[in-house]
Amino acid sequence: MTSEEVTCSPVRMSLLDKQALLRGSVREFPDFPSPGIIFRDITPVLRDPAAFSAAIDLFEAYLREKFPKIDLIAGLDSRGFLFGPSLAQRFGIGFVLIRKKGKLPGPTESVSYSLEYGKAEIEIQTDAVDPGQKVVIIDDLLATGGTMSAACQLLQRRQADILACLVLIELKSLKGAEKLKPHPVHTLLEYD
Ligand SMILES: O=P(O)(O)OC[C@H]1O[C@H](OP(=O)(O)OP(=O)(O)O)[C@H](O)[C@@H]1O
Ligand SMILES: Nc1ncnc2[nH]cnc12
Repeated sequence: MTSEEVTCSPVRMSLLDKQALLRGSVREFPDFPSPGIIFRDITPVLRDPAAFSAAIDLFEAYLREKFPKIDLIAGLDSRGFLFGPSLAQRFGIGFVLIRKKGKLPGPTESVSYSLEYGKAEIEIQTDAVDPGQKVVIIDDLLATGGTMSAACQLLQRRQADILACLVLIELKSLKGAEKLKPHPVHTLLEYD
């Protein structure tokens, strides 16, 4: 097997084939949820087990190559929850939730932020992450970077060591990755 291949998927496909499969599974909806926004819909990825496995395989391949040790995967509400637990299982590690405000019980810490189409506030339970833990953050999509940047702030307040920010989709023209520096962003599919 070459380094271009990974073993986890039932079918042996190159990483490029997996990326192509994934790209073919993302739909676009112009003017949703408001005029001028092209909504990138990942629901077909979830409907197709091969596409879903391809996404998890691609994230896993990146993390295995870059990081010898990861303690936790943190997922962003709500679509980060769809991919994070499967990825965490591949590494035998835990998954923690970063949720929209008002959804988590017990002591929490929160940060507000701006979205491509609105404003929001996210929070984490204060005991979700221990100081020094090596955390990877995951979401479906990076647009302005407001959500991911707020998640980084939350995790930094809990003194986590943020290894990387993972997204299926990056909307390059919105320059979200610049907002996240110096944290590395790993993206499976880029769009303008
Ligand atoms: O980079 P940003 O400009 O912050 O935008 C990206 C965020 O926006 C979307 O979530 P949304 O807030 O729409 O919530 P949802 O996942 O609950 O639909 C998306 O899933 C990301 O979390
Ligand atoms: N264009 C977009 N498509 C899907 N989810 C998004 N979240 C923020 N912008 C988005």
